Amino acid sequence: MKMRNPPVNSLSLEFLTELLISLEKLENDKTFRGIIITSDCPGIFSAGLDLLEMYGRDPAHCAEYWKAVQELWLRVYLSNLVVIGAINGISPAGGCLLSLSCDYRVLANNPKYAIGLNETLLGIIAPFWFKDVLVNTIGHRAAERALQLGFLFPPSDALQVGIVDQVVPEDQVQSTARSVMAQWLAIPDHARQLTKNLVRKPTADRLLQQRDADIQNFVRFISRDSIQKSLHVYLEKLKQKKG
Ligand SMILES: CCCCCCCCC/C=C/C(=O)SCCNC(=O)CCNC(=O)[C@H](O)C(C)(C)COP(=O)(O)OP(=O)(O)OC[C@H]1O[C@@H](n2cnc3c(N)ncnc32)[C@H](O)[C@@H]1OP(=O)(O)O
Repeated sequence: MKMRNPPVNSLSLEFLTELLISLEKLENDKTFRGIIITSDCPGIFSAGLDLLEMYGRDPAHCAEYWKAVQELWLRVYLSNLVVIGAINGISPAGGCLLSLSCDYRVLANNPKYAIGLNETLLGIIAPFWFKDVLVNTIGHRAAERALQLGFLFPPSDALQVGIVDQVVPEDQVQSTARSVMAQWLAIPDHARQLTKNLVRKPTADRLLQQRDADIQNFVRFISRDSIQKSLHVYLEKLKQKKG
């Protein structure tokens, strides 16, 4: 699955919906047992959630958007398919969450391809389920530092902390992902799927038990003047960097 939403593969509502539909189709087609998620945007795996879906929008829109974000996460995180991330670009925040939701992550060895939950740098916070997935992956102490400081790990650090499973030369990301897939597909599906569920369900359940409250929290938080201001400053920074 090659993500293509130029220029930066930001997860807009429309793009999230497209990803969801594609995933659903693949899940329902029993000839598919696994997917490799990668990017078609040079140098960028995904810039994360689309900031324009949360900046200057009314509460109803924010609620609809957040529901789609939850939906995609649940679908990828609990997928019966083997999901491998072939991470061929930078993946901050929501891009990192998508990577973390794969069963295995292969990152291209390019110092620009940093990965992490950098929400605090934007003046916002990673929701509890983003945090849970990071804690599950790199452990409590490393997550505590990474989340508060908004670390974006370059490949060598990413491998060391365990936020990715493998770092390989850029031209070997896809072939490595394919050989990892072969290894995972050698396991009987039912045993692997039940085991995946056993490991991941408690984390997913924490959100499933309070999806509506989580949406309301998000809408309340993102609608605050101070948060809208932070987003404005961040978006301006992105623009200035360009000019
Ligand atoms: C209680 C509950 C609590 C809940 C609390 C709330 C929880 C929210 C959780 C949030 C999760 C997130 O994912 S927040 C998103 C985090 N993402 C980021 O910080 C990435 C920001 N982007 C970048 O750093 C860079 O754009 C990067 C990806 C490296 C690419 O750099 P480049 O130089 O190639 O490209 P740029 O010129 O910067 O970007 C090209 C254009 O894309 C836009 N763009 C870039 N990233 C964008 C993005 N994420 N959303 C929208 N638009 C984006 C830029 O503004 C430009 O727009 P034009 O100028 O118009 O062309």
